[in-house]
Amino acid sequence: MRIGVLTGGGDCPGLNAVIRSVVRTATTQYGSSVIGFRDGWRGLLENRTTPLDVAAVDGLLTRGGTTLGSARVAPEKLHAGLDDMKTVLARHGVDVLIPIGGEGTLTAAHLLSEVGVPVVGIPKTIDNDIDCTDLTFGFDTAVSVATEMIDRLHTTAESHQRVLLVEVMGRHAGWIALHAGLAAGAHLTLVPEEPFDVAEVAKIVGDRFARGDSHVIGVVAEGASPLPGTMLVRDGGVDEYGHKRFTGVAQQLGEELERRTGKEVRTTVLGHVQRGGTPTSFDRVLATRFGLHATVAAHDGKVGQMVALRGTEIELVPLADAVARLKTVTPTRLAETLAFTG
Ligand SMILES: Nc1ncnc2c1ncn2[C@@H]1O[C@H](COP(=O)(O)OP(=O)(O)OP(=O)(O)O)[C@@H](O)[C@H]1O
Ligand SMILES: O=P(O)(O)OC[C@H]1O[C@](O)(CO)[C@@H](O)[C@@H]1O
Ligand SMILES: [Mg+2]
Repeated sequence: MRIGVLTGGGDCPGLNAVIRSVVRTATTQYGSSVIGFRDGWRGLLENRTTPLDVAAVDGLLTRGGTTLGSARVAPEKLHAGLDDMKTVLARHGVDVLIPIGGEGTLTAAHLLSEVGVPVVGIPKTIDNDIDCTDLTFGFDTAVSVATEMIDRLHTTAESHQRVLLVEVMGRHAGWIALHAGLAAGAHLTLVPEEPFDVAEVAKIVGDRFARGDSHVIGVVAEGASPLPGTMLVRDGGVDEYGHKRFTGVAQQLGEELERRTGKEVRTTVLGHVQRGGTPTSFDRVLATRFGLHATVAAHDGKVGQMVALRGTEIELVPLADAVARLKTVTPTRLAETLAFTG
């Protein structure tokens, strides 16, 4: 059998570990071959490939990013290029394609599957917002990085009796904010799923100082937004791929809090440090197991599926189900922060 692999969307710690796992499983367990398409769907559209054998994936278990490269392609181009992609796959004799990516990449994978391409998807994203899987790899690494950074902010905030707002990634889902906030003892956690009331946030800050606490740490997901009519956040429009351009909600909230509370506020935007570098051991294991099980599924003819973590087992779920909705933070999970808020 011949397997094609590509990585789409934003990079994520563990992508290389998946590539290694697919190649090693395919070659050593089945005697199959693997070909990589460069820069996500673009490589498949433009027929840019790289051979992948065991030597090529040596050392990839621990390396961050993706050696295949990743790129975003406007969805219209992808829709228009479905036949071209099928031609490229046929030219290389690819029997099953394994795309590794977030909800966009997996939506495109589902499209290909619908037009008859055998596909097994692998979910990746530091945001952990893919449905039907308990976790995605990359999330644990991002939370670990964010937690370490927030730990460090506690001491400097205490020294200056300041409010320190930390903006973490999380476009549609606040999983990183929720977990890093709990892990690092944040006093306030704001997520995209529940718009915040700026007056309430100012009260939490004021009350903490009023009762003699030395500082406030607030974790703000980049996709968090104020309740309509309570505070203005600059509109950045959308980029060429239809993604909303963020304008720094934490910085703007910080300015508003200074005005309302008279306290000094500093903002730290963690940004891409959450996505770079080596994966944690948890993510290396999850990525390796995803790659292994996707390759086994490909050889078993179980296509149109996505590998998923359910409890401690890796299972297969229909791609159609996985991309039907995003997995966002539930009110119940958010309510768990209440005992630690303020
Ligand atoms: N609705 C769609 N229809 C067809 N193709 C799509 C669709 N959405 C996304 N894609 C394709 O998948 C690519 C990757 O999607 P996207 O940029 O959203 O990354 P992702 O895989 O969701 O990862 P991330 O977590 O970084 O967003 C897009 O650039 C586009 O080519
Ligand atoms: O690297 P880019 O293209 O700016 O994308 C950033 C987005 O990708 C993610 O890191 C993963 O989906 C989001 O948290 C973030 O909004
Ligand atoms: Mg996406």
